[in-house]
Amino acid sequence: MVLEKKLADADVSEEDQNNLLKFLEKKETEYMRLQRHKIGVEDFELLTIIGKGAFGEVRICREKTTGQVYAMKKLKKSEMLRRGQVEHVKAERNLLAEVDSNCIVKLYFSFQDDDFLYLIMEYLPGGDMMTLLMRKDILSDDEARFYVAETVLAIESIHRHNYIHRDIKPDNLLLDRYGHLRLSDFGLCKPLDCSTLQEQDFSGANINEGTENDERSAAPKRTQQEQLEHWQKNRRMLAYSTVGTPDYIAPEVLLKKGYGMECDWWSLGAIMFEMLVGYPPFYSDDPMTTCRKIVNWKNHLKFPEEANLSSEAQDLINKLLCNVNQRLGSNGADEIKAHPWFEGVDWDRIYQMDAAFIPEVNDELDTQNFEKFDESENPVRKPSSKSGPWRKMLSSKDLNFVGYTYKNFEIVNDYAVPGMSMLLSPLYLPSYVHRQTWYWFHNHV
Ligand SMILES: Nc1ncnc2c1ncn2[C@@H]1O[C@H](COP(=O)(O)OP(=O)(O)OP(=O)(O)O)[C@@H](O)[C@H]1O
Repeated sequence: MVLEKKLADADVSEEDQNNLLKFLEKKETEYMRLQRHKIGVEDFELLTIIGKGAFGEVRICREKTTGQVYAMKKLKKSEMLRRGQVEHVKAERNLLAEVDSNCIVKLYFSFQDDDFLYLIMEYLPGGDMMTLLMRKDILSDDEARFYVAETVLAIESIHRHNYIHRDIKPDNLLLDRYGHLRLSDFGLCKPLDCSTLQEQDFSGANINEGTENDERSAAPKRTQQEQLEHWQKNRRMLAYSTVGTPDYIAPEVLLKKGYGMECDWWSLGAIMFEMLVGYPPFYSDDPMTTCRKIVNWKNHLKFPEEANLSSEAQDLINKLLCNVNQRLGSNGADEIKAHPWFEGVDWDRIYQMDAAFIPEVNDELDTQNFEKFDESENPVRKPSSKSGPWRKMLSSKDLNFVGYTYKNFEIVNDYAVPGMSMLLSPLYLPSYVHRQTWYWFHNHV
């Protein structure tokens, strides 16, 4: 009615008036269809696997009715329950649904069936930072600055919504088709259980001698290159293991002392170190030793001379990998942005600028920036039908997962039919509407 009234008062031909009304009707139909339809896994054609984690897998998929390509993350409910991750998976779904930011992967739907939870997200074809780092070994100062700066903005945006990630690592930094970074994987953190280890186990030199000494005496000190080779050999195995890699987790999180947003700035420091040195600062072949090194970071944070880090880079890392009360970022992200290592970064425009690397992406289904996964290797097993301790909890009506289902109606604008948010772009101009009318429509409705 509003449109009809405005059109009647405006200088728009009758033909264009009809066309605009037809277009709006189409969009409304799409919206209603979405509202009525109960979305399920059968609405998607399942394509290549692009990631595997402790709880399931990520693959690209195509929505059958619209042909639109997405990334589908599939999580096994029994595994979530067994590991007490139900609250975390809900937090992930809430954060993705709530935070609408350039720096956060966009969620379109979440739903469930008896055995699995599903997240349907935008597909980011540029790959993840773990894969980029494995392919490049180390980054230059300028390249690292770009990714660290975008990570600062991503962390800042989740902190603004009062979320703490706790498990920021290169695997969770994804790249879009232009090479810009987005943060993903919220809440599914799997820190090693260090609760049995007491702080004094790590802080005193005596107790530390244990594992560390073993490591030192068993193997001669490695060069940067040797350490990098060991790291790369173990990296993927750690990423897909059920415990995950503890390399980027802050000491206060490992010690379960209570933690705040500062823990995400520690992870940023560890990632920045890895970008410039080739492996993370507390790397050890054994994850438990990594944990010990992290909580006793004062004795273990060292910059290999061969890495030739600038004094500004070292200073920033030192100010991120330190005690919580001295950590940069404790008083907000601006503290970090003001550090001299970031000199010259245009914080307001960085997402509009060219990325450090532009990924090669040939078509919408291109997965060349991801590792190859074998379909048959570790398939996500279906829980045995009617037995097992979790069985009685596994139902799509399961109270544990109530409220998980979600639809993002922005999809009508983003994909299904060209909509309001796209009106600015003449690219989306339907052929039957004149350009001038289109702009009028945009300005008035
Ligand atoms: N939206 C996406 N677009 C492209 N790739 C993605 C997307 N989401 C995830 N991936 C790929 O899948 C991998 C695993 O994803 P994610 O870390 O979210 O899964 P997970 O099962 O929660 O893993 P984790 O073991 O880290 O908890 C990522 O490292 C990335 O390579």
